[in-house]
Amino acid sequence: MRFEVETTIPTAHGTFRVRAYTDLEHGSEHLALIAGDLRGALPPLVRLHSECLTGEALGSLKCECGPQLQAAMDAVAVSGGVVLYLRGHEGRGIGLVNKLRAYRLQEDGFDTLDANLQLGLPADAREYDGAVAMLRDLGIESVRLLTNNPLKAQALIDHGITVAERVPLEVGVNSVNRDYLRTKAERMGHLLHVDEQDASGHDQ
Ligand SMILES: Nc1nc2c(ncn2[C@@H]2O[C@H](COP(=O)(O)OP(=O)(O)OP(=O)(O)O)[C@@H](O)[C@H]2O)c(=O)[nH]1
Ligand SMILES: [Zn+2]
Repeated sequence: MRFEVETTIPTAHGTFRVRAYTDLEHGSEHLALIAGDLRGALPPLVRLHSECLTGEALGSLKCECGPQLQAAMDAVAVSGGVVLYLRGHEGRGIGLVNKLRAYRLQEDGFDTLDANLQLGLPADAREYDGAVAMLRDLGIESVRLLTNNPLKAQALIDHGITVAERVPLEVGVNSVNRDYLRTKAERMGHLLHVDEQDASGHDQ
């Protein structure tokens, strides 16, 4: 992982120090969005955010990635920490076109997991060694991790990063993605309370 440049970007969520990195093995360009003090009393809030063009740029309601990114940026701006925006993670690592192929199969009734398998692709192909390298570059050895996915926490632990706390990021439930989120909870081990949120993503 090669550090390339650092600059500042003001956003609707706050002003972030932005550091760009190139993954020399895979060619992906990743960003670290940093706010506040990374060496405070508590481990920094950290979000490992997997790129999702459809959810973030297009406002797709099929997943909850857009609201999750916004909520993570809000939380990091308030409490201090880092959002790692991970390219190459699109479609849980199978890429944008394959994700759309999976969406096409989902129109025929396959769920999010079986659609990947039907394509002959892994359910989740993401790797986290690049994210770990970025955390280490930032001097972060212990995190409060914003995620509903225990496998992400485990991936950091496996790489020697301390996960001091898992902070839930349950936002963005709507009538379109409710079954998708239910599948993530029931078949992929995500810690989600789908039926306790209304369509606006708020607890009832
Ligand atoms: N293959 C595939 N990828 C999807 C689908 N829906 C969303 N994604 C991708 O899933 C990735 C996000 O993973 P999620 O499973 O939503 O969540 P997570 O990152 O594992 O867990 P959280 O930290 O709780 O958000 C993004 O890269 C999306 O592009 C789908 O139906 N099929
Ligand atoms: Zn998404």
